Formats: sequence, structure tokens, C-alpha cells
Amino acid sequence: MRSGPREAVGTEAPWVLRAEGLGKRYGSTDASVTALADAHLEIGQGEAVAIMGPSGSGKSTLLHAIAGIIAPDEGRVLLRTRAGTDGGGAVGADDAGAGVATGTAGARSVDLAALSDDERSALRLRRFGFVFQQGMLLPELTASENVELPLLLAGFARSEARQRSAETMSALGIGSLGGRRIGRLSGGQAQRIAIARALIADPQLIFADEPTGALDSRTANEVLDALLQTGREPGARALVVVTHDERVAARCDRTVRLRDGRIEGPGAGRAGSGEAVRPGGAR
Ligand SMILES: Nc1ncnc2c1ncn2[C@@H]1O[C@H](COP(=O)(O)OP(=O)(O)OP(=O)(O)O)[C@@H](O)[C@H]1O
Repeated sequence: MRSGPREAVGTEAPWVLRAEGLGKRYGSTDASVTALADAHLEIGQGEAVAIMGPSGSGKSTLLHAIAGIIAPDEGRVLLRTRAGTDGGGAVGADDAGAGVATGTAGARSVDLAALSDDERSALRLRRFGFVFQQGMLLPELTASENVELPLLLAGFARSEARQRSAETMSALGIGSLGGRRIGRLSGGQAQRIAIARALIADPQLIFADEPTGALDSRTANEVLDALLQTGREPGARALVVVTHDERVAARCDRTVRLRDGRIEGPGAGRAGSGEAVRPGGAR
């Protein structure tokens, strides 16, 4: 894991996730709320994208839709899986199904909506990491047991999960917290555990919903450092972060702004949008 400033992601970086025309309504037809309308979004490999907007503007709905947690009423979400970097021919093995199409150079696009619920869950476990405001850690488990969980759920042996948990925690500077109960961690420590848990399966994307919202500004910065570091390795993973905090957004490569369920301005696009990419080191 590199610790220097993150390089800017050029518009030529291949997209890893692409949302096309997403729409989502809640409620009955006569009393429905349009939470998301005609949302187009492309996330580049290794890119950090902030999602901002007033309360109720659809940020969480967008995040949950692109992460395959909720099904949009309209549109589709494509994930481009890594070709040849998963080892053991794992590409597509957990994403198998009607939604997998092979593209150029062995890259595959998976249409999340075309997967069964089980396939989508398996894909989320394998490809995505999640960090929420309150950590969502299980209090009856130790810190390292929490970190191991995604691997155990994905069928890894306990010994391997334990070893990778220790490595991931140590890379985040929290190796000494493994045996702690969740209730005995500070807010910042708990968020780092949540980040370790999000990273352990080596996902392509991290989705974070207000990950620093409950923290003081210094701790928030440290947690943000840990989150932004996650994309710095070669073959970097992308980060999508919902935030109300302009300082968090300022450290991302790009900000997508929502209002009344619609993406404002040029924030959706990358290639061809002419959108400015923050210079390297802005983080
Ligand atoms: N499960 C649900 N049932 C009904 N309405 C919902 C549901 N989830 C969200 N909504 C509505 O959809 C709209 C968008 O909600 P969403 O949570 O995506 O906004 P947000 O921008 O993330 O808000 P906040 O910043 O307050 O978390 C809001 O009007 C909200 O009330």
C-alpha cells in the first residue's frame, strides 16, 4: 500500500462501473417519491468519486443502486471485472450467469440486474467493500473476527481468513486491535476496522456512506487517509463515497452532485465529458 499522494486518474482510465439511466421510486403509484431519475455515472478504475447533495436528494439510493443493494426501477448497472488479476481463473466464476459478457482483451462486463439474488450477493462479497457511518460492526465479535467475516462468508478457510485479516489490519496500522471487542474501540478505530473488513476480499470498489460523519475532524481525516489509500496500489480499486462534507469531497478526484434525485451538471461523466480531474496531490 503506497502512502504518497494519489495520482490523478485520466479520462482514459477504463471504467470499472457504469450506471445507465437509473431510476428509483419509493411508495405506491399515487403517492410515490422519485428518489433517483435518469442517473448516468461512470466510475474509473482507481478513481475516488464523492456523491454530494442535500438531505433526501438520493445519494444513498444512488450508492445502493450502483452497489447492487437495491434494484433500480429503470436503467442498468454494469461492472467490468478485472481480467487476469484475480488468480486461478476466478474472473466470472462468482459472477457467472446471464449478465456476463466478454469484451475486449478478456475484460468482462456484468449486468447486476441480470444476476440472480444469490449471484449478486456473491458478487458483492467478492468485488465490493462497504463502509458505513456507524461501522456496522458486530459487537459480539472481536475486531479481527469482524474483519474476517467477508472471507468466511465467501467460503475461505478460517486459517486463511485469519492470516489475511492480520495482514490487512497491520497494513492499516491497527494490527494491535485484533483481539478487542467492538464496544472497546474509539469511533476512529472502529471505522478503521470497518475499512479493513471492506478491504479484506481485495474488492474492485469500495462504497462508503458518510464514513466520517460521526467523527471529529482530526479522526475523520485519518479515516479518510485510510480510505483514500485503498486505491493507490497498481490495479487500483475505486472509491465511491457519499458525504455532506466538502473537505471529504475535495480530496476525491471528482464530485457528483445530486438534487431531487437528478445528477446536476457534468458530474456523471468521465470520458468525453471534458470534466476536470483534480491534480495529483490534491488529497
Ligand atoms: N425505503 C424507503 N422508502 C420510502 N422512501 C424512501 C426510502 N428510502 C429513501 N426514500 C426517499 O427517497 C428520497 C431519497 O432518499 P436518500 O436516502 O437516497 O437520500 P439522501 O440524499 O441519501 O439523504 P440523506 O442525506 O438524508 O441521507 C428521499 O425523499 C427519501 O425520503
